[in-house]
Amino acid sequence: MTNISIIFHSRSGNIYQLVEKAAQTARAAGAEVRVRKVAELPDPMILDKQAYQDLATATADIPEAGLDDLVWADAIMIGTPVHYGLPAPQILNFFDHTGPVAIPGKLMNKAVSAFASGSMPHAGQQATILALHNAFCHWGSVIVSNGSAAAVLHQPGNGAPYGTGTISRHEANSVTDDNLGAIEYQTLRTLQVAGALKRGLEPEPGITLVSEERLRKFGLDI
Ligand SMILES: Cc1cc2nc3c(=O)[nH]c(=O)nc-3n(C[C@H](O)[C@H](O)[C@H](O)COP(=O)(O)O)c2cc1C
Repeated sequence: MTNISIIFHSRSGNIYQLVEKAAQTARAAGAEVRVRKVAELPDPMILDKQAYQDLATATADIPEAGLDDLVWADAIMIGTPVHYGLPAPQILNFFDHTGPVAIPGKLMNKAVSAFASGSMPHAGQQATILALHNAFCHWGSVIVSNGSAAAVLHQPGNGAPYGTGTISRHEANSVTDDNLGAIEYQTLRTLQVAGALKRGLEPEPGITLVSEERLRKFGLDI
């Protein structure tokens, strides 16, 4: 069984629509799924107050993400709105607090993948996903991109190789069927790589890092 944590921030529901599709896809694929929202920050900038309120109600029962949700997972997907070409500060705040598990290597070799929603085309979806990839490198995780092979990624309005990206045009809950197809594909790819890593990292002296001798040599506890 592969464990997947889907961790997100959303204000007007677009990212949450992708999260729901990712969770549904992962469950149908037989994974154990945790959906987690990151903690809110004081005084968030809200463009659509009604949508924000509706989403708060719809996600009230979703637990806040904690470090255990990262350590538990074989696969981690992170979803965020684009804010000035960057991940939302709520997501960055969550990353800021991952040191206690990231620095001792507890996130190494996990399959990680990111997706984003922005209001306009070419307005930072790709930059936001790549910014999260920077942080994944610090975790020592294995980045899963979408690549370019799947036909659904070639549809207008899909964010293609880096990870799923949507164009909301400031409309709440406005993801398209193509966006849902892209996140479905991204979820399955992330699970596929997580499963392969999990099996492949079983101790096999001589060819993996996970041998007693090499763990000692590099001072690793993983
Ligand atoms: C402070 C702030 C900054 C934003 N900056 C960008 C931006 O740089 N590019 C963009 O396309 N959209 C930007 N947006 C719009 C959101 O990314 C967009 O509405 C997104 O679809 C919201 O996702 P959600 O519905 O999951 O909350 C910004 C929104 C806010 C509140």
